[in-house]
Amino acid sequence: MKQVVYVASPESQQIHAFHLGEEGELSLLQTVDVPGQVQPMVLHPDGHRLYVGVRPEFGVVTYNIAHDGTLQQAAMAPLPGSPTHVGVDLQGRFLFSASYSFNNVSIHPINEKGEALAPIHVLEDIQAPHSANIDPTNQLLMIPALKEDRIRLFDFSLQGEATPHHIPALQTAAGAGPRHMAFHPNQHFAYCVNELNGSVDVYQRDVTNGQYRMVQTLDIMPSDFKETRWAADIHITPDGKYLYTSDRGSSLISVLTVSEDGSVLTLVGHHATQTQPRGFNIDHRGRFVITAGQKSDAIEVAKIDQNSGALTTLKTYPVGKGPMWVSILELKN
Ligand SMILES: O=C1O[C@H](COP(=O)(O)O)[C@@H](O)[C@H](O)[C@H]1O
Repeated sequence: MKQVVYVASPESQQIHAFHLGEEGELSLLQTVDVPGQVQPMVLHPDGHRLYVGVRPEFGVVTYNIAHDGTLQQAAMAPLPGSPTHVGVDLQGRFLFSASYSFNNVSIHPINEKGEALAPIHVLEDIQAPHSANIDPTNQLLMIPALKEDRIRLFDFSLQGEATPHHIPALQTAAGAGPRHMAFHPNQHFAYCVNELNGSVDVYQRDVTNGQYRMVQTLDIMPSDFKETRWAADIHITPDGKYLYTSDRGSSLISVLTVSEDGSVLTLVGHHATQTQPRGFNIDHRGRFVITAGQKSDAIEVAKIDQNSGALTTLKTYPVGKGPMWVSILELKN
């Protein structure tokens, strides 16, 4: 399996693309100059396009991905706010862009050439939406609204319309600050990392009616941690065995094991990583965690111990300035 790692560095307006080798080694494939400060990125499910949000002229840029993983700019469409997070529905027909500062989430059609177009709907008055996540049914849009302490829920139609779900939101603890989400591969559990209180909430999906309910809240920081909590990202391994979160102030990755059914998380350790790990990701085989240090201008490849989930640093690589997003593609050919 060949994989390509893309790293977005807004301060130098660059994307670095690396081939990921069998032993976790990276070799630089391409450095792309982006027309703007590039922040969030998302891959199309077919693996042929990469979408990135840029500033200060708010836009989403579509890149075509060649057979070797290199990028070529194909299109650019406007956004109604600064892009904080971008997502794509599971059929690859619509792109979502959440804007923390503009309190909105826009929905963009993706045309037959795979290009993200101007928005057809904008959901307004969502206080500090930090991400927009389509659930595994592809029918529910889950939007962690950091300043509302709840995850707003919208029914998502095949036409790309989002209407308030009959249960409008999932409430978190006061001051939690819900931020990013991950889904268990069994499709029955969703996990949300809370930026401000450094916790993860576990939500179980009732298969009979599709409703989510919180079943666990777990502190992700070391028991003696007294500093300000500033959690950022969350990812689960493809086999659903291990879950990782990052905290920026401490520059730690938390290592959690996941019970076989996905319902119970257990904190098993911490890994010291690059300074201010705002974004990281896991490769498609579940063997490596690749973390961007927003303040170190470097990424780290760490190996996952398959028996415990523990991380061991393999090597660090320089990238652009202020790296904050990591996306990993499995090349199909
Ligand atoms: O995580 C955070 O994100 C928000 C929004 O980020 P932006 O890149 O869309 O401006 C940021 O304002 C906040 O300070 C930070 O903790």
